[in-house]
Amino acid sequence: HKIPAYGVVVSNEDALARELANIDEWGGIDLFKIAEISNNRPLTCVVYHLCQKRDMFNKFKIAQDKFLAYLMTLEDHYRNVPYHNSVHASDVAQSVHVLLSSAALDSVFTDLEVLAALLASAMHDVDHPGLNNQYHCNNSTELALMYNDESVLENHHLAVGFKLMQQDYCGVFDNFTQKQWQSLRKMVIDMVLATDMSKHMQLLSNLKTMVETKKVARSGVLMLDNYTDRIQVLQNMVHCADLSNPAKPIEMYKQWNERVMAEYWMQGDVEREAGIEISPMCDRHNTSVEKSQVMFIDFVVHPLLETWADLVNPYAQEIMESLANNREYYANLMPSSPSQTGH
Ligand SMILES: COc1ccc(-c2ccn(C[C@@H](O)CN3CCOCC3)n2)cc1OC1CCCC1
Ligand SMILES: [Zn+2]
Repeated sequence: HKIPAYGVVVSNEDALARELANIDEWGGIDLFKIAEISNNRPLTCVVYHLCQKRDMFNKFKIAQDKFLAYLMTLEDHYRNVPYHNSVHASDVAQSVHVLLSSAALDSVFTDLEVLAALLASAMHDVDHPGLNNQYHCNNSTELALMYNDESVLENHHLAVGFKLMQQDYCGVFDNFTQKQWQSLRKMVIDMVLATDMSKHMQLLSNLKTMVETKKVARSGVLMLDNYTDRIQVLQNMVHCADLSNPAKPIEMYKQWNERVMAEYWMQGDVEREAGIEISPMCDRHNTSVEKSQVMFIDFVVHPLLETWADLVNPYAQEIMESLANNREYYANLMPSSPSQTGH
């Protein structure tokens, strides 16, 4: 049976082709529109398209129908929560694709490392329940008990993502050598575990050290000659993509913000109902949305993306400009910000 051009059967293939046209650009595609056109299969169609563009099926002799079956099953296991759903995963995958294409990283990573980064992005939040690690640990939920309070959600996403791959009708990497499979699996595990925010400061500090000591070839590309350095760059790349909403075009950033607040406030509602302490920014009756975003940018996103920009300098200036503009947008909306006319 013939595989559809973009992996998923859509009513309007031309519209999907148009939406995917700028997939190589930062903020170049609208994942919300792609979700609509693809009958809510943005992850399947974006990751399938990226793997086609990067010729992954030929490079690794991957059966396209099996890969599609895996992507569809993976996407089916994302929950219908406001933020941590498959639209976010498709956004992280496309963002990683753009970061990987930075001129400073030209031909730096092997095809297996690139495939691992795309797979890690695709599975990094699968089956996310819309309740964060803090909630699971505070309440000793089934997941927290399973993973002993250590990177609870991140471990769960990996376990689900790989279990689905083992199911016999997927067998997507049957043509991999044992060595290739073990290397791919280790890199995906290392990247997804690094998306845990409790690892953020360590990851950022490693990236800063790498920037200070970076070796650049005459061609201007980074020289990474051991697994520790290579996986550190890949981990930071996925982590940057995961936190990249504030550096995207403002109309998309605003939608991501609405979604993440809806998810945080649903968690706060659960905590309030249960009579337990409401987690930070999860109280819908007591959160300044704009101020929270300005602080998120100033204390988390800007320090990380600025260091990434130093690493691949000068190839991330557009990302930094977008972030600066968006920071001003929310700073000007903050209550009692100087720009507001006094009443
Ligand atoms: C557009 O706004 C946001 C966009 C993203 C985020 C955000 C925070 C942490 N992360 C990363 C985790 O989701 C890492 N996950 C966990 C589960 O396991 C996998 C890896 N993402 C927060 C955002 O806003 C918050 C609400 C006001 C300020 C902060
Ligand atoms: Zn994520």
